[in-house]
Amino acid sequence: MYVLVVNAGSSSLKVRLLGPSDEVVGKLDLDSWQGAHETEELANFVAGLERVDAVGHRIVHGGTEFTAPAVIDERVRQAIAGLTELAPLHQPRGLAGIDAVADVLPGKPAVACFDTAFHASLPDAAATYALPKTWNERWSLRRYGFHGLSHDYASRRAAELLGRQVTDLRLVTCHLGAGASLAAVGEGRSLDTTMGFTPLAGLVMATRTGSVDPGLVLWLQEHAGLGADEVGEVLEHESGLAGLSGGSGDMREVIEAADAGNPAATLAFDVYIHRLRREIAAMTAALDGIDALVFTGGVGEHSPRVRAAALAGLGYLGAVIDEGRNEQATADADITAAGATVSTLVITAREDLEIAQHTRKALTG
Ligand SMILES: Nc1ncnc2c1ncn2[C@@H]1O[C@H](COP(=O)(O)OP(=O)(O)O)[C@@H](O)[C@H]1O
Ligand SMILES: CC(=O)OP(=O)(O)O
Ligand SMILES: [Mg+2]
Repeated sequence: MYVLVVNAGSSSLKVRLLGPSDEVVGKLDLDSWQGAHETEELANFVAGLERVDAVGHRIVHGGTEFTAPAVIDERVRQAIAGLTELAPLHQPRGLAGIDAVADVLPGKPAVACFDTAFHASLPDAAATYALPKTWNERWSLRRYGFHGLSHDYASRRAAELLGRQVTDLRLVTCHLGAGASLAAVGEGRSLDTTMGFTPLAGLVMATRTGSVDPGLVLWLQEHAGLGADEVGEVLEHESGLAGLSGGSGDMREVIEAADAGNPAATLAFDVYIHRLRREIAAMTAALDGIDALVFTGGVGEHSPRVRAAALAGLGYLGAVIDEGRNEQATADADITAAGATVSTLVITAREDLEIAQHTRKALTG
């Protein structure tokens, strides 16, 4: 089965055509996805493909309904659209992808694979906000978690590289892309994660704040005279690395500016690392320890600086990396130092593989 995979992220659109043995036979990468022009590029790319048997879409929010991949029909499409206000940055792009491909390949079976599904296993204690019970129930307020396709793949791939069963491992997977989150994976299931009700929570990201004091958000509206729209816009698009450095949210540029002596960029890097290190340690508490730490996503795969800085304060956990292996790593790679009791791995994010496999399974039973 030839599966066309559409992954619409916050900073990029990644399209892959995977053949019957999961080999990549077609590829389109767009660095940004603003609207009609990119949708047209996607449509042109799809129209040029010789053979597509099925389509798999990454959909960021599955709400309480979608805890497994779903074959897309009109009802499923409507339900996905209904979750837009929970992921306003992502959900419209997922829908645009569904519609653009359906226009070119009408009637082609398509499957939605959800970022939230892997985290449906979160224990109640980890998933629940300490809000009034009635609110939690009325609006389905809970920690949903995201990047599940990546965390799920990375944890199974880590087990494979270590020659172990994933069910025997305590893993912290770090998905560090433009959006970033961690997962605590125990017995192959997600037991905790840094993102929450929306993909705004947790780590410092390219343009997102990650977690801030909710009192600060209220204060900005009650005392600084800012509207909810404006606050939302800034927390999503003008914060994180970009907001702190005063420049781009691209980690490469932040590091370059920091190395050139720019104090704002240096602080941005330091805040990013402080939060990352703290949250890695927090994930180990949900696992009662750690056997392996996994870096994936654009930053996780390609930035030895970020990995070394994050690990610098985590030696007490038993995680120590080999400097040379870290510098030279091309994923998938083991960068563990000799004698360390915790393994550290660098793994290429393969949401495309995960989606293709889910798509085949959903369509063939
Ligand atoms: N060599 C590198 N060093 C540091 N950061 C990198 C490097 N290459 C890519 N990145 C970062 O990876 C991010 C994109 O990650 P990716 O996982 O592809 O994004 P997305 O979240 O859109 O899927 C960019 O913000 C960029 O800063
Ligand atoms: C959920 C999320 O943040 O996705 P991305 O990293 O693609 O923006
Ligand atoms: Mg991504």
